Amino acid sequence: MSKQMSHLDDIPSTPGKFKMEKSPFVLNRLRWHSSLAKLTFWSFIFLGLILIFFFRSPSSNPLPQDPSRRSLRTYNWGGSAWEKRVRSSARVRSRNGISVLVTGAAGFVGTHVSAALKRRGDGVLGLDNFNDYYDPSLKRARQALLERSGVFIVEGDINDSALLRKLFEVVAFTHVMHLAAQAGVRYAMENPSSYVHSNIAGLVSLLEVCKSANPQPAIVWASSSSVYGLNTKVPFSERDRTDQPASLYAATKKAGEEIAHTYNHIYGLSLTGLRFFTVYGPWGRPDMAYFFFTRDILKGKSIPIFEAANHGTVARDFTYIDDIVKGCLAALDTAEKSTGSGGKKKGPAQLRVYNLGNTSPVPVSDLVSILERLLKVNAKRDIMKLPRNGDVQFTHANISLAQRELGYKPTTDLQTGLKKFVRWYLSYYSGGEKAAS
Ligand SMILES: O=C(O)[C@H]1O[C@H](OP(=O)(O)OP(=O)(O)OC[C@H]2O[C@@H](n3ccc(=O)[nH]c3=O)[C@H](O)[C@@H]2O)[C@H](O)[C@@H](O)[C@@H]1O
Repeated sequence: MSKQMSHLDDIPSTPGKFKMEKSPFVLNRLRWHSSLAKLTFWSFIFLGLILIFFFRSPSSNPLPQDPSRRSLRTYNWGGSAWEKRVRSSARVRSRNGISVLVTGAAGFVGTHVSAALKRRGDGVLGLDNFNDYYDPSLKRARQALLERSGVFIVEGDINDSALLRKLFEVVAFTHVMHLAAQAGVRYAMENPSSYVHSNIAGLVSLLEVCKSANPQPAIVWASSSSVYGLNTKVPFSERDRTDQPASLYAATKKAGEEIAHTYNHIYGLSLTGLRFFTVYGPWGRPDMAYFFFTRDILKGKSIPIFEAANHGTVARDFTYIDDIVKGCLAALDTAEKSTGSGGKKKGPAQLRVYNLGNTSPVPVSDLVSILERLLKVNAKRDIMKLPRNGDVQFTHANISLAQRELGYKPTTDLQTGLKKFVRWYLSYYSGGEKAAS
């Protein structure tokens, strides 16, 4: 027993006991160990604090907090099979056909324009980042639709210059139909940086690659009726002032028009901006009022209908998708060649802006009445004051310039267009479950 105890005594149980019994050398070594432990402990605490600070800082870790970055995820592109698909999709199959890169091809307008170009034998290659601004399954369904008609959509972001350069290396596009953008007026207050990312940085990234391409393509791109902002002179003409945007969305589209001017001026890029007026129709955008009104009326949910001060009417020049597609194709067909191929501007290039509207504004409350009749369901109307979030009270396009120069002539009224939309909506969401998303 005592032997055991002495043996146990050799093994320090507490530092106090150890101090009493061991030599000064051992004592010092132990002190040193103890301070090392303290030092290690405090270093860890310090490092931990630095890491916490680092990860909480918005500028150093934008990924989790900044939804505009969701499109910066990496995409797989490249390889010979991929290049073959790119080439085959962009191959022109009709005499005098054009070869078009359509950005935002899985979007609402992008899908319709791509399909129409393909139908007439043009070469079409799509590009889309499939972000989740709205239900990506709708974008995938549009992609499947285009795939069936032979249009390949490359998955990637317009901010990816290496990808854009690669596409121009593989195909000598004659035209670019640039429809990729962060759309929506009200969402700009929630996620301002996604507008800057797509509508400004993305546009510049695309124009930089186009300017260096040889031959340079002609570019047609989507501006917006929202650039008229607080302008009160109606109908809106291209000559009217556009320096009072009411939303950041509008400001980025207006900035796009000025950027287009610069690239036209310096590099001889042929550029045409189309100011779309509230485009609607089958395969539309679920964030737009006519779309989610339909969904919520069917669900029996109340819908917020905006009105201006003193019960003033809020109205839009709703424009049917097929009319917009005709305008886009006419803009492509009348676009002149860029003049800066080979890196040197050889003369002035075409710079155009057109309104593509319907020329007959309809109050939002009438839109709801039409939907009620088509859906055979009464809406629960929740009339509320137009919020101060970027919406303007009305839009109304003067389209005489587009009529004269593009032969643009809209033919679908809201009643007819919504009928087609509702038919599509009911068949697309016939399972019911998709409508909830
Ligand atoms: O013309 C354009 O340039 C723009 O058209 C639409 O913008 P907006 O006209 O605001 O379209 P919706 O969001 O569908 O709104 C249509 C109308 O419904 C009204 N509204 C919207 C939402 C709501 O909850 N209640 C409501 O009454 C709006 O004030 C507006 O008058 C698109 O969303 C933009 O991307 C596009 O650029």
